Amino acid sequence: MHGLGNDFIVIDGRETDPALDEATIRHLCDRRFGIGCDQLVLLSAPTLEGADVLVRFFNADGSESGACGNASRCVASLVGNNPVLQTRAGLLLTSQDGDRITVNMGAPRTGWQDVPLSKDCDTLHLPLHDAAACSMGNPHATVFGDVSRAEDLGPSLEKSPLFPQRANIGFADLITPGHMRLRVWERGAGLTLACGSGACAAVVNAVRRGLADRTCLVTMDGGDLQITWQENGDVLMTGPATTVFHGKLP
Ligand SMILES: N[C@@H](CCC[C@H](N)C(=O)O)C(=O)O
Repeated sequence: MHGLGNDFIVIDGRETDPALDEATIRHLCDRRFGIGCDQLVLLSAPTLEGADVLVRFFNADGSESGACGNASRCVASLVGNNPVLQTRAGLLLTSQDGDRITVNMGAPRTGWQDVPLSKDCDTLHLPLHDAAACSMGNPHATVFGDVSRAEDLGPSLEKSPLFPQRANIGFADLITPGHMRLRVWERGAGLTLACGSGACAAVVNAVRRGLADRTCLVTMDGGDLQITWQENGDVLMTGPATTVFHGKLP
């Protein structure tokens, strides 16, 4: 499946519960020696009351992430009936209107320990390209002013000692307060065509900086997401989800 070209292998293990080790995940995600994707998503039977499916997200390098916005929309589309997703970032509510799927990604966390950063810093102005940082269940930093720097700065910023768990690095340009251009260098996957949690983080960081409206259209290389940071603190992300093919793994 994919969400705006951010592509996934979604394994429905709700009945089979396959044991996937890190090497197997890396192999399946490999674009030349495996199937190929940015993230592998594993579905299992939920363990919390109120949840319909347990969802785990793994990057192409085998590392696990607490959140993935584009994959959450894909899982909602695959499971159907507006499922409640159990993730490491909490229970996520979903809804569907035609081919548009909305995921309530929960509230961002903006303390330096929440991101997390390795030392006490103002998360609105990091001593690293003046980026702003927050957690959307996974660590994000947004650099404002030049989307063309993603390939060149992304790899070193992802692994900066300021981010003890590494970080996803967004590069954002505000076209108007209601419209942002964004490219994201993702932790564990590199430059992707779109990043849902990155779009949420970039809007949150832009609103905190006084640069954007609370509802903002985010245009990424793979297409657009509508992001709304509600007054109650939750962030809603709306966009498409596409199934490319179904298959069976031996
Ligand atoms: N593509 C995702 C984010 C995937 C996880 C990320 N690379 C991380 O390690 O936190 C999205 O759409 O949010």
